[in-house]
Amino acid sequence: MFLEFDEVTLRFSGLVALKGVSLTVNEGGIFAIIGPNGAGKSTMLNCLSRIYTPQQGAIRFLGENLLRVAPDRIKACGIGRSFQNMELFSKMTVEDNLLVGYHCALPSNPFSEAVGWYKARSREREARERVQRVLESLGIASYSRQTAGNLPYGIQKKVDVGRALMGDPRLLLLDEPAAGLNELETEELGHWISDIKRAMKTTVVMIEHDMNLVMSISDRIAVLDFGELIAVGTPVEIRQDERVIRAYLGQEA
Ligand SMILES: Nc1ncnc2c1ncn2[C@@H]1O[C@H](COP(=O)(O)OP(=O)(O)OP(=O)(O)O)[C@@H](O)[C@H]1O
Repeated sequence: MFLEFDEVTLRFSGLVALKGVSLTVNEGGIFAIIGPNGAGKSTMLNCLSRIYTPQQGAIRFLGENLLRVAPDRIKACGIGRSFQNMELFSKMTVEDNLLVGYHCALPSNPFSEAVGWYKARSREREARERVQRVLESLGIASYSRQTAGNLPYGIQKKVDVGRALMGDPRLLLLDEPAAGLNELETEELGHWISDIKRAMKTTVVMIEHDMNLVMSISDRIAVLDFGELIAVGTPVEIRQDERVIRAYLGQEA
């Protein structure tokens, strides 16, 4: 099994943010998590990236219980994450922002650190080549030497995703990637998320409020309502699900 939530419950004092959520995600697709405000979507993503620890249940990624993995080992496990409020190093170049992502993903090993100059140089070259590949795959290679903080918002979002891709993740978590983008930028975003899936063979789990985007690119969708998983299915199944229409999509109809 690629990724599995098994009866995950998380409480914040009296509030149950996730109520025994169980679901599976297959490798190779785009899996969206949707639901009204406060439904528990970010909490799910934060459990996956080990920012929060549920009180009950297990989250298995490639057979390993992630809840036993230290938060700083998540990247090394093959999970990359973008953030809704991007935390780019605004005064650094795009290239250097991605290099930071790469070095964070490398397993630290005191022996290899000590091998010295030659290894360090070849690692550096390897890292810069990877930066170029990732930037090209996102269509932003021409911004490589520019200062991140000066770039348009849509490009900064791509830089943030590029950073998450530097560790060559098998699972990429996207937190509201379309937030703050206009209609055209959102459409373009849909194309490149699909490209990432194809070209980099990365499975994508994303939280998103933009229903057009969710319905057009997702292979499967999970719907949360008040911390409860109320439906999982293909976009066609989700559109027709009575509980979903009542809880969420109905609000927009
Ligand atoms: N750190 C926290 N401490 C206390 N309560 C929290 C915390 N984080 C989230 N919550 C609460 O847990 C519930 C689920 O929140 P969560 O952010 O996961 O929802 P969401 O579906 O991502 O909402 P949105 O779409 O508005 O981002 C909400 O009632 C929220 O107020």
